[in-house]
This record gives sequence, structure tokens and C-alpha cells, in this order.
Amino acid sequence: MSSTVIKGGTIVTGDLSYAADVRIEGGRITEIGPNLSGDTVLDATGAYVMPGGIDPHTHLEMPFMGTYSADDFESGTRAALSGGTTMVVDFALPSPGQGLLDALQMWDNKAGRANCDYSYHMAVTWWGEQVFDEMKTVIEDRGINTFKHFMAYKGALMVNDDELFASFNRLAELGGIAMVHAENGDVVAELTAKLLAEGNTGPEAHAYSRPAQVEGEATNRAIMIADMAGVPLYVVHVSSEDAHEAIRRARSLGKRVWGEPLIQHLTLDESEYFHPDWDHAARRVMSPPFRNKKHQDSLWAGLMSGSLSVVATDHCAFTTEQKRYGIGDFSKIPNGTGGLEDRMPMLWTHGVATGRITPNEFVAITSTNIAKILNCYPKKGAILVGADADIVVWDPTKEKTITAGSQQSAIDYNVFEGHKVKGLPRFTLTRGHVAVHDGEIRTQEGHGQFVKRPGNGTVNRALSTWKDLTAPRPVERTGIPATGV
Ligand SMILES: NC(=O)NCCC(=O)O
Ligand SMILES: [Zn+2]
Ligand SMILES: [Zn+2]
Repeated sequence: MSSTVIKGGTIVTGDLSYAADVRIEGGRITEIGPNLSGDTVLDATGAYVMPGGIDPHTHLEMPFMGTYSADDFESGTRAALSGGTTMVVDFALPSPGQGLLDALQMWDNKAGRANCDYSYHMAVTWWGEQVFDEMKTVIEDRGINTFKHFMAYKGALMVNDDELFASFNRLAELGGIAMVHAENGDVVAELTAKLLAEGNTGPEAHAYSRPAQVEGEATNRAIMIADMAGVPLYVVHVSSEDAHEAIRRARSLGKRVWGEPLIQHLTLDESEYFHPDWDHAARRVMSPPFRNKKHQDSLWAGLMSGSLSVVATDHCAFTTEQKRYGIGDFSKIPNGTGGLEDRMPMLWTHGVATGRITPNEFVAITSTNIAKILNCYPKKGAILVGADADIVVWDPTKEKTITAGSQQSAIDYNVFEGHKVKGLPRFTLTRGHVAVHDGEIRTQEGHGQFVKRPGNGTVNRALSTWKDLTAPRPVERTGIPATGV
């Protein structure tokens, strides 16, 4: 079996940095130590050898708002690898009335083109006996332990509180994790109608229709419902102090809640929506919208202090032509932005290079934490013997200016256009295959494999033990008074 050795670098994991070489055989790490030799040598001198990034939030070729997101599993995973991300987790989305297994079949048909490994979260977009029954198969046979619920997109993907509670209870029983898109969809729908009626039709009104309070309220509601159901909760795209505050408080009270900010919310702000160019503003329409500096500072502080756990992208890219469906009515602009290729360099530049986070924290929040939460650690998210050789050799001196002209994503713009980044992959390896070689893209369509993630991880087991212990019980009484006759 031929071997590859990454030589002369500093290994950086979620908790440790040390000098060592890494040998790879058969797609896995087989040895870590000094002076290793192999058939192929990758020079990591002056670079960090880190677990490849895991982006736990993508929407590739997703049917949404009357169209499909433009990056599919091929271009999306090519973009991911180019930026040092070696695994993506996409959302399999049943349409109303469609079974979960049927939706997974559709996702399987698309994902065969992936250049890197991938997994799915299952979305619960409606509630009924079929969903209840199929959840068991999804977890136990398909190895998908995370289920997303949309509290927004009223009339489309949104589920109500009774459905949330039913689904969360079922997940608690099956050892799954609940995820939420936390925005109060009823209030958003009312505000949208009011804004349109008042002549607020431009992309800036998208932000007006989704103030931070709608996110804070829904986050808190989801936390309380999850607590009553006894299920761990993962809140996607946390964009505001209001939502972060609810998560911070819940965690400090011992509730099992994780929060995921996006690189876009950390580095771009609401002024983008006030740009005089309609296209510029519409290209940045996503939910929740970009916020102000106060909210950004809160998200950074959450990552630094540990109250927020993971940085994702919610990569859901639409072309300018698709965004123009919403000319004259902001509510028809397809919601979503790209970021897969830029998450790691942007976070390094604005996080590590500014001193907000350490290189080890960078690895934790881009890879290791989510591998643990999703129950695929240490196959993913680790530099350890036996782990998959999903590795990025990170050159902290390499620089570029982000521009749509040189990106892998299929869309015609980039929301980070013109941003200078310092810190880029020298090599990206996906299960041992060198997919990025000093700036040259050598991806292999179809190389990606599905990553199974069993249910009943350690947090589920701990939480159900605790919930059993503290469950309401009848009080044993002696001397019960006789009822009067
Ligand atoms: N976030 C967004 O605007 N689009 C993708 C779908 C979602 O995650 O809500
Ligand atoms: Zn969402
Ligand atoms: Zn999303």
C-alpha cells in the first residue's frame, strides 16, 4: 500500500500543538512521530497540520423559494476543499407530506458527486405518524442523529410548537439531537406583510422584517421545549446577542444546548443591506439577516468563552439572476449566501490573526467540537492514529484577496468580495487524497463517502439518565383520608 507523509509541520489539534510528521495509508492516519518516511512527501515546513474543517450547515442543490440553490454537491464540496473544509453536513428536506426516507433517497441521488465526505441532518417539515415511525429508521439504520426544525418560513417549512414538542419527545426517546432555525415565523410573516403594505419592498426590508427579538424569542422557546422533552438542542445560525443570551443562560443552568454562529454574521454587518446597488444588497439576503457590531461582538465573545461552540456557513448560494426574483418584493428574494470556501481563511484572519481565538480554539470550533456533537469523532475532527486522513496543511503566511472570479462556487459573486485573508491551505487531504496541492485543485468527483453518525451519543445518555432521575413521580403516602360518602 502506498503511503504519504506530511513532513516538518506543527500538528495543531483542539487542545495541543506539537512538532511531528504524519503518515497516511489507505486513507487513514497510521503513524504520528518524528522522522517518518513515505512514498509521497508533502512539505509542511512553517505550516500547521490540522484536522480538515467540518461545515455542519450547508444547503447544496436545495429546492427553496421556487428555485434550487446553485452549488450542488460537486461544486460545493470543491469549494469546501479549496478552503480547507473536508466534510460537509447537508440538510435533507422533505417537502410537505413527503416521507423522510423518500427525501433521503433524493439526497443520496445528488450527493454521489461529492468530492469530500458528507453526512446529512434530517429536516422535520411536517408532523404525522409516518414521520414519527420513520425517525427510528433514519437514526438506527441510516445513521443520521440530528433533526432540524424550522420555526420560520410560515406556510412552507415552518412547524408549530405542538409539532416541535412531539418531535423533540420522539428524539429524546430515540437518542437523537434536535436542531432549530430559531425565528418566530408568525411575527416575521406579520412584519413582512406590514412592510410591503407600507411600500418597503427593497432588500433592506428583509432585515427590518427579522429583528433580533424574533430570534431571541424563538431560541428561548426552543430551549424550554427541548428541556421539557429532555432532548439536547443545537441552535443553527445564531446571529444575535438576544439568541446568544438565551443559549448562554441555558448552558449556565446545565441545559444541553449548543449554538452555531456563521462566518458571515461574524464578519459582515447590516450596512450591506443599505448599499445603493439593489443586487449588492439582495445577494446578502439571508435569514437571520446580518446584524450590527453589538451582535457581532457578542458572537465573538461566545466563541472565546465557550458559550457558542461551532462556526458554520449555512452555504446556500443563489445567483444574481435568482436573487432578482425578488425585485419589487423583498420576500421573494431567495434566502441564502455562500461561504464554504471562505469560512476557514476568514475565521483565521479575523479570529486567530487578531488574537480573539487561539489556533487550538480555531481547530475546535471549525472541526473537533462539531465532530463530537454529531458523534463522528475521532473518525473526523482529529489528528490521531486510526482517524480518517482529512487534513489541512495550513500556511499562516499565505495571502489572497477573495474574489468571485477565482472561486470554485458556481455563483457569479462572493459576499466577501475584496476581503484580504492571510492563512490558507497549502494542501487539503480528503481521506488521504490530496485534493488541493499548493493552490492547484485536484478534486475527484464521487470520492466523497457518506458518514454514518449513530444515535445515543454520550450527551444523550447523560441527559436521559438525569431526566429519568428527576422525572415527576407519584408521592407514596400513608394515611390517605377516606373520601366522604
Ligand atoms: N439561511 C438562509 O437564509 N437560507 C438557507 C435556509 C436556512 O437555513 O434557513
Ligand atoms: Zn435556517
Ligand atoms: Zn440553513
